Amino acid sequence: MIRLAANLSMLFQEHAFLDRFAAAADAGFTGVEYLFPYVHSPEALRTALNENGVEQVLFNLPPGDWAAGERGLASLPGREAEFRDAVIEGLRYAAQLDCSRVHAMAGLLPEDADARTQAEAREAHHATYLANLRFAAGEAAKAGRTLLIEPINTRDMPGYFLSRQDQAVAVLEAVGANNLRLQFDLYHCQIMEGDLIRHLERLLPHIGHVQIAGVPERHEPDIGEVHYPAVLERLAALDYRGWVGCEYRPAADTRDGLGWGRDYGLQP
Ligand SMILES: O=C(O)[C@@H](O)C(=O)CO
Ligand SMILES: [Mg+2]
Repeated sequence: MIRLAANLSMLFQEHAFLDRFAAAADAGFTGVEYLFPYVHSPEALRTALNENGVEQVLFNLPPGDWAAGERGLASLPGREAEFRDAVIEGLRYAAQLDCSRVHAMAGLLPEDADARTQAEAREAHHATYLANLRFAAGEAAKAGRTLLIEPINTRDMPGYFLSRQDQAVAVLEAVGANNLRLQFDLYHCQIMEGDLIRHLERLLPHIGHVQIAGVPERHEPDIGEVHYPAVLERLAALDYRGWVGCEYRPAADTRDGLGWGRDYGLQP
């Protein structure tokens, strides 16, 4: 069975953030996710979840200075103390929101380096990433949470350290923590690698969360080059039990664009 979560950072932007929970529930979503909760108190978010009967399924750890262009801390050499604080803060919210999954964004490689310096930077980021993820997975395990890593396409996020599925699997295997899993975003995978159904089949044992969007515009799943009915049918046949996050930018009004989700319980 496909369980859809509304990504409230992208969907229902017709409403103020705390009103998006009601809009999502009204449209038939039973779960919600978003990028970052931190400008709101956990109490206000908890109330929005309770009042609307929806489950918090995912959010991201603090990513560093997002407004200044930072995209996560997990692989950044020299920022380990900040990363540890981010883990503690993220897990504090996860406890209050009863959220099973948190995503640790990897961060960006340095710009403008020559090939040799770039290779050295990559090595340093990799070592930092493994050490930080070991720490974070340990803390998440104590709190009963799953930690996720997500390959992101480098067209949307140039320089992002984690961009391919095989790189993510190598990291998961190197860290070797049961509660460290893959956030498999089919939009990013289609842009970088394609072959979505074979990727799903191969990666299933590692997957802790799935996200979808149309490609290439990141609009509704029924707009663009990916035939999502076939992909979601395969995902259900594989007996995937997790959530599918709807992480797309609606082409127009969110509710008007939900027709693609009728077969999965949504009400346009
Ligand atoms: O795919 C994405 O963009 C998100 O899932 C995310 O966490 C980082 O922006
Ligand atoms: Mg995503």
